[in-house]
Amino acid sequence: MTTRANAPAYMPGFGNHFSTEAVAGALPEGRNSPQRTPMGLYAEQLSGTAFTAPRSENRRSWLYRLRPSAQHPAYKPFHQGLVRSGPFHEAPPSPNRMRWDPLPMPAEPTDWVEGLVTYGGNGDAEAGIGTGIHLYAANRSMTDRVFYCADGELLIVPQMGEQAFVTEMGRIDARPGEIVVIPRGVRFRVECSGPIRGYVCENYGAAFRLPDLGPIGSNGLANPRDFQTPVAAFEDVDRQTECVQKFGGRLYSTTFDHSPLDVVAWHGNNAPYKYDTATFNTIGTVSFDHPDPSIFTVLTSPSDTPGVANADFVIFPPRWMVAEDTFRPPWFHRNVMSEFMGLVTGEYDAKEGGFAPGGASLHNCMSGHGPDQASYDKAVAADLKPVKIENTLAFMFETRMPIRTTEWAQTSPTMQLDYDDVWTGFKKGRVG
Ligand SMILES: O=C(O)Cc1cc(O)ccc1O
Ligand SMILES: [Fe+2]
Repeated sequence: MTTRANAPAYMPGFGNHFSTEAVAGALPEGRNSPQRTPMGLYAEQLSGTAFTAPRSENRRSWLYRLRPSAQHPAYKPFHQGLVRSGPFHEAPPSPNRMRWDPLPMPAEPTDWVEGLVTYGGNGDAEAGIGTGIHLYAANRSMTDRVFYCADGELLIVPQMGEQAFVTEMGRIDARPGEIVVIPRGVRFRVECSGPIRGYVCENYGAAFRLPDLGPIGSNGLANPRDFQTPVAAFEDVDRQTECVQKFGGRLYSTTFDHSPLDVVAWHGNNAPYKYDTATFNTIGTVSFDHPDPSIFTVLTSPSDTPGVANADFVIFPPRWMVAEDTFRPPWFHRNVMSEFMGLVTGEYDAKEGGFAPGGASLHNCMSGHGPDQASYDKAVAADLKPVKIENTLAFMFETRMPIRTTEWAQTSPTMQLDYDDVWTGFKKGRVG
């Protein structure tokens, strides 16, 4: 549990079967759905996988709430804004490398839902394959409004400002450097006391989990104990609350006559969590050569092909660089997987300029990319003593299918139309 004053309490561990009650005695003992629940709460199962998924895959929780989730009128279409979904057909797929300046902060009062902008994605939300990639910029709390995503789990990467994710299953406070994962269907409200910004990987596929460690052994990278799931916390509020959902790519809303964040107790392994990237045990070479960035994988959503992820969440955290006789930054490469990158803070070692915190880049399947000219020249000339890369956090959503961008992303004034130029002017190699 965290010890910060006034901070929400968390339970440590990844994928645990947690039990938590905000009021003593609210959780039924010995069964999920007794004839009469304690305190007259309504028992509800929230499935994250098919009932019949193998035990190792199966995710579900039992929620005990003041009112059934079913108690609401029909959903009606909600302002779609700039939220888009797979299949992405809005703009032709582009083989070009792309980079965007930071997402501008809104001039008008804007909450998290209103501030969501889809940059692209792949696959098909209804088929349960692929990803949606969004950024958000907001400046006010969601008030009497909650949101849930029926299309996928949300991996959220705060980039600016402290942000609270007040979920059905408890409250998560997050700041840049931490990430938050909210399972499909879990309702939440985002609160802030100033401007906030961040990135979202909407995972239509299998839920994120820790990667296998192979020869690394039984410890390292993101350790299970550093994941934090909130304890149960509920609102007993009889005020009209709008519930916005994303379903089949479209936004819908309905109005509850109470806050649906009314879960008094819950148990199970389908729950939101946060993770502080500062606790990542970064592993790198202690001899030579720059290893593949898979060593920086925090979480992976597997596909049905072993070793080929539907989506990987990869970070480039502060770390020592000690490789001898090595070009230390990322090498030039053409990757069969597609790479969407963001920057939480600092500078990225493959780019000397142009890739700013809150910005983004996309290097699709097979597109040639790597260090820009300035980073290249610096790395070739460097005196290779041990160097600590500090005060930086870049990350990548890496996915098996090409990422199609939205019309907004392709036409936004934030798009850097001269991005290709970072690779012009390399001198020819000398032969003979
Ligand atoms: O393109 C990038 O900057 C991401 C990346 C980093 C790295 O160290 C190796 C390969 C790779 O795709
Ligand atoms: Fe790359």
